This record gives sequence, C-alpha cells and structure tokens, in this order.
Amino acid sequence: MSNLIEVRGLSKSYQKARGMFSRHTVLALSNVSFSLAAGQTLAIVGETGSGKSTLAKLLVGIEQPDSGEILLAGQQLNCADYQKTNHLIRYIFQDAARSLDPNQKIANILHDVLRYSTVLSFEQRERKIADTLKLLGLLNEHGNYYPHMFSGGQLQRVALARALILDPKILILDEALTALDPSLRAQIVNLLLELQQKTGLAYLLITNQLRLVRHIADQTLVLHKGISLDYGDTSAVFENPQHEYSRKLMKSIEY
Ligand SMILES: Nc1ncnc2c1ncn2[C@@H]1O[C@H](COP(=O)(O)OP(=O)(O)OP(=O)(O)O)[C@@H](O)[C@H]1O
Repeated sequence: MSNLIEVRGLSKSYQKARGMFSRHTVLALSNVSFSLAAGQTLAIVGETGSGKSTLAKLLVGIEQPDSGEILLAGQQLNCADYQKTNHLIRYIFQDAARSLDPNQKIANILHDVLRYSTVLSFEQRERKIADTLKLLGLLNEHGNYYPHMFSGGQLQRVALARALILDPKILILDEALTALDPSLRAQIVNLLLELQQKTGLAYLLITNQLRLVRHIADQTLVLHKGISLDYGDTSAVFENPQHEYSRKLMKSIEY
C-alpha cells in the first residue's frame, strides 16, 4: 500500500516565558515519524501536553517544524506549498461546529471555502455544495439554514461538509468527536467510516477515547512528552505495548 503521507523525524520546540525575564525551551515534538495510506486511520494518543496538537498544526502548516520532513504523495512539503496543498489535508477540531459564523447561511460559508481555494464558477460551486451536503446526509435546503437552525448532529455534519468540500485526502480529527454524546458520536463515526469506504479518505484521529481508537484506527501512535513511544498496528499497540508508559495509559483510561 503506497503512503499518502510520510512524516520523518519531525521536531518542534517553543520558547516559553518563565517569570518576567527568563524564557525556556519546550520540546513539543521530538523526532516523530509515521506514515499513513489512503483509506487508513492512524490514531495519535497521549496525555495533555504530549504534542498531539503541535503535530496536527505542523501537518496543516499552521506551525513550521524545526527539523524533519513531511512527504505528501512522495513530494516534500515546503512552507511555500501550503497554499497549494491546504485542500489536501484538512483539520477539524473539537469546537468546529461552534466555530461556524452564526450570521451566515451554510451555503455562503461553503461558497467562501470554494471561492478561496478553487477557481470554480458560481454554478460549479452550487453543484459542489449540493453534492457535498448530500454526501454528508444533509438536504440541499439546508444550504439556506443558519447554524443555529441545526441540531447538534446536523451541525457536526455541516462542520464535516466544510472540511470535506475541497476533496481532501487526509482529514485530521483533533478531539473532534470528544464533546458529542455517545449516540451522536456513534452516528458520526458510522458516517466517517462510510465516507472512508466511499472515497478512500485517510483519518488522523487525535483522541484519548481508547474505545474509539480500538474500534476505528488501523494504526496507533502513543506520544509522551513529544516522543513517539509505541507505534504500529492498533491491536499490537493495545495488546503488547513496548513501553511502560503506554501500558499504563492503556490501563488508566477506561474503555
Ligand atoms: N504556541 C506555543 N507556545 C509555547 N508552548 C507551546 C505552544 N504550543 C504548545 N506548546 C507546548 O508544547 C507542548 C505540547 O503541546 P500540545 O498542545 O501539542 O499538546 P497536546 O498533546 O495537544 O495537549 P492537549 O491535549 O492539552 O491539547 C506543551 O508543553 C505546550 O505547553
């Protein structure tokens, strides 16, 4: 299986203020490597501060790495390329649904995404919006709704529509399902799995919901203080973790 994305030796540090006058360096990510193929899901797990969001930010170009490389379909990703490639990797976070502009109809929000990143005409954008709403189990009429007119589940679908309308190859779900109640989460997970089967979309699932990881992730990477401790097939990582920290993590979180 050829890799959609390959990450090699990615490191990132931040300068943090300590008191009024001194600063210290925090190594948020240290020499992390992994790969992800089309139609696969990789879970990134680790406690708070382990570097999960930093990794996501590097992948979508919000932050630049200190060292290491990211290869997208075999091509090295450079800062200058992000404008060209930002439709290939999309990022959806915990409050994505709430971050929709309350004063704009859904169709306008989706038009804006397409206007910014494509050269499609108005009619082509209209068609793409209708297709995407349908893909997410929404109706064409929903384009005329404002965000507050949707239920929680529908709103999550709208947030997914905004992320998927550019036909990305990789979707990063950063705690995107954490706040949902269990039945809604199950609905959205089923939808994600269906979409993956239909389109070959790859997911980078950032979460500590280990039951969910076990259910949908093909591979799992355990991050601790920015270091990749365990990485491999989910069943192997869960059943035979190589590091004591991973063993404790698997036990400490109820699933
Ligand atoms: N912009 C920043 N400036 C300074 N330090 C940062 C910055 N972003 C992250 N860090 C530090 O880098 C480390 C990793 O943070 P990161 O947010 O990636 O962890 P995380 O695993 O996503 O945590 P959480 O689950 O709480 O979001 C932490 O020590 C954090 O304080």
